[in-house]
Amino acid sequence: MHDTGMPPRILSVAPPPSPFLPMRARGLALAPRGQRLLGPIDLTLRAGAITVIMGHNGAGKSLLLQALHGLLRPDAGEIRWGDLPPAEARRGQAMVFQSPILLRRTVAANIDFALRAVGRRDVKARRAALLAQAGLTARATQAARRLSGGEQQRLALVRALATDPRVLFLDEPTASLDPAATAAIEALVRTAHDSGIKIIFVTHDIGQARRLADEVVFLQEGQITEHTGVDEFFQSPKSDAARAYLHGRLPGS
Ligand SMILES: Nc1ncnc2c1ncn2[C@@H]1O[C@H](COP(=O)(O)OP(=O)(O)OP(=O)(O)O)[C@@H](O)[C@H]1O
Repeated sequence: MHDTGMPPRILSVAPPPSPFLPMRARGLALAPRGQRLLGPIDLTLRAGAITVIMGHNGAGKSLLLQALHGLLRPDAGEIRWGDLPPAEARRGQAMVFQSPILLRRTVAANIDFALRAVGRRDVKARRAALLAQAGLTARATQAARRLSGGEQQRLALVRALATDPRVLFLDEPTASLDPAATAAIEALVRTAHDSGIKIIFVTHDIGQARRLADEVVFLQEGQITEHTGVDEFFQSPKSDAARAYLHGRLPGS
């Protein structure tokens, strides 16, 4: 475990205060049936920085993301989002997965469902804004599952934003998308960040990490081996595992 309290790369604009941040995980561990998969992890994430979690296949990135989001209950340790009670913190978070999970309904209905879930009254106006943001206005009445992969992911992302999250998790959101579709997702993520949403994402796309992230959390065998600014990570990775990862080698090789 390393460097739990580091500041993010110097940002040109001070981040707005958020009741959700900093996020502090202490002694976090996942060990189903006694098999240690993650941790112990100490990690502090602050407002303002876009955080990318990287590491070899099987390093524990998805597990960490799901634990931070509250989808997996830790076997040890605790996670605190600011000073918020866990249930309140959870309500302010949303997650987008590699394979979009969409309702068997129209594009518009998928967004409406999320808006109603958080009690929005201005459903029509907000839906129109989100569809426009995703470039899906002309597809509003189509079946969501008939959209292309890139369109589905844009829909999944704006549907997550429909819940007005303060923290947005993304697990390899562009893993199966072409460069143009990837750029569209990255633009949406950047806009979300600029509106004050904390972004925490997992990717194997090194270019994407460089384009989007301010800081890198690098995992190896369920442990954080580096937590550092993105430039520092890519220019001079400290751990053997990170060097191997960046050179396309398996850990330990
Ligand atoms: N419920 C589970 N029970 C047992 N092992 C699990 C469980 N979930 C995940 N694992 C194991 O934990 C390890 C970490 O899984 P995780 O999905 O977090 O990896 P990852 O870093 O996201 O990998 P990838 O880059 O391949 O997506 C893997 O070895 C995986 O097989």
